[in-house]
Parts: sequence; structure tokens; C-alpha cells
Amino acid sequence: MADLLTKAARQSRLPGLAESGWQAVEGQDAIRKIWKFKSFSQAWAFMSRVALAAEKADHHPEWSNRYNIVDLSLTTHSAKGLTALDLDLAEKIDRFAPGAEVITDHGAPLLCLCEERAQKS
Ligand SMILES: C[C@H](O)[C@H](O)[C@H]1CNC2=NC(N)=NC(=O)C2=N1
Repeated sequence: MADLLTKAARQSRLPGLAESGWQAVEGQDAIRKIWKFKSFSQAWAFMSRVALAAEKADHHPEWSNRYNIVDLSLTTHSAKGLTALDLDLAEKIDRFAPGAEVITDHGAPLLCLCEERAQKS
């Protein structure tokens, strides 16, 4: 079973992930990132790559998809917190979405493409 991250590992690896948009989840030892893609097709292509990487690593995200938006959290259930498995997968996932907009305000309402279109018309 994977061990919880040591303080040293957190200090060396979390800042780089924070720089790319991963944020701590309140009340939980987990990290979360939200991407906004230009289309559902791009979001789904990203999710397909994430799914394959997750299955290969036998380590799976908690995530949701709303049209062109993907909201994904990582933690290790068996260790009840962050392990190297989460950080390794997060770094891999970052390579799958180079062009997407990263949402940094996790508390703000977020409009998907159809809601944006409805607002304009
Ligand atoms: C049986 C299987 O190895 C475990 O359930 C794995 C699968 N995927 C997992 N994914 C995550 N995120 N945490 C886990 O503890 C975990 N455990």
C-alpha cells in the first residue's frame, strides 16, 4: 500500500503542482484541478487519456464532467490522504491538457459552453 507523503515530499512536489493549478481540497488531504476546454470533444479526449493513465497506474480520480468542463480530485483512499501515486498521476494528467483553460477560482460559479451561449442570446 502506498504511504502518505512525507512533509519533505510535500514541500518539494506540491509547489510545482500548485503552479499549474492544482489546489488543496478543504477538509480533505486531496488535490483538485478544474479545466475548461473549447468543446466537449476536447474534454472527452482529455478524459480518455486520463482514464487510460489511471487504469494503468491502478489509481483512479474522483471527477465530474459538465459539457466542456472537467473537475478532478486526487487522493489515495487506502492511505486516507495524498501519496506519491496522486502526485505522479497529477503530473501525468497535466501533460494531457496543454491548451485548456485552468480555472483557479474553485468557489466561483462556472459556466459551461451552453450556459455561455444562452447568456449571449
Ligand atoms: C483494489 C484496487 O487496487 C484499489 O481499490 C485501488 C484502485 N484505485 C484507487 N484509486 C484511488 N484514488 N485510491 C485508492 O486507494 C485506490 N485503490
